[in-house]
Amino acid sequence: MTKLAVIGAGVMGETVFSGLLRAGWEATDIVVTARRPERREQLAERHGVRTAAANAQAVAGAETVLIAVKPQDLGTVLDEIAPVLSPETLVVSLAAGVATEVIEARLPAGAAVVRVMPNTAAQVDEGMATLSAGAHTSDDQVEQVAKLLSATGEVAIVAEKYQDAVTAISGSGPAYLFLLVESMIEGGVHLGLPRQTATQLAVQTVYGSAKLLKETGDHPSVLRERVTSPGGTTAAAIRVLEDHKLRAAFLAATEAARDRSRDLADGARSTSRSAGDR
Ligand SMILES: NC(=O)C1=CN([C@@H]2O[C@H](COP(=O)(O)OP(=O)(O)OC[C@H]3O[C@@H](n4cnc5c(N)ncnc54)[C@H](OP(=O)(O)O)[C@@H]3O)[C@@H](O)[C@H]2O)C=CC1
Ligand SMILES: O=C(O)[C@@H]1CCC=N1
Repeated sequence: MTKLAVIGAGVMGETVFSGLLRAGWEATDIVVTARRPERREQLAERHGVRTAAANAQAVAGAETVLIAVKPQDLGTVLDEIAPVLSPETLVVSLAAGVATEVIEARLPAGAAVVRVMPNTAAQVDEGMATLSAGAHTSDDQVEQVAKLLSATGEVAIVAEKYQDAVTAISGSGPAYLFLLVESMIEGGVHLGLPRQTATQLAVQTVYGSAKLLKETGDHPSVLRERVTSPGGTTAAAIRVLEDHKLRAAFLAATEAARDRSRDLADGARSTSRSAGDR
């Protein structure tokens, strides 16, 4: 029997199931769908998993279905799998913005749905994933998904009303940090450092600082104060960052991500069939 069917093996789908394989899952327990034959071949070769072109075929008889297509493609996928979904199958959606009630409305009545917001740090087993239960999901099923995702990093159960804000912080968050690292590297190059040296300095500084935050549990403002010698270099740099309204930029950016997450739900509501059609 298929323990897990992964629908849509792009960045996030592959990230999650490859984490499960590293954690000891058997490749034969997983079936992955991909539309393009070359992608199916690549996934089978890389991970040894079974692959399928047809979503309905992969879902039939699966214990858990993990849907990792873009929010805009979710409605089509739900319509494809709804007719073959067994009442025992647990549906896990990674789609940003799409509420469990929207997903439930396109599935057979009583379907158990869990909404998850993971992030790409799961590629190195240091992910942050939050999950929220739908209306027909038991505590045991929530625990089952939490256990599954804990193979890829930290897991938190959150009220669904927080998922759009979560998306703005931990879902999109890796990209903000990569942008920051890119900017630090460019800063170093601007000051005349060789690019390779600037990259090593920026990457290790971010890695070490993240470890310091996590291992000490100290508030970031405390750690920042320890770096900021009176009248020194850090104070000079932070003055410039404050002049350029770094904090305000982050507040505005996370609001924009939260709002975009809310908008993405529309794609899953408005494709071929609406809840009222059934
Ligand atoms: N990337 C990230 O950091 C995060 C993403 N997410 C969520 O994960 C989901 C996937 O995002 P991401 O991995 O970045 O996107 P990708 O575009 O990398 O992956 C989406 C995959 O879905 C496939 N697909 C689309 N339609 C179908 C279909 N009908 N049947 C089967 N497969 C299909 C695409 O195939 P094809 O290549 O043929 O188009 C593609 O491989 C989104 O809903 C996103 O909100 C959540 C948290 C973080
Ligand atoms: O950018 C996106 O829409 C997805 C969701 C969170 C991270 N990536």
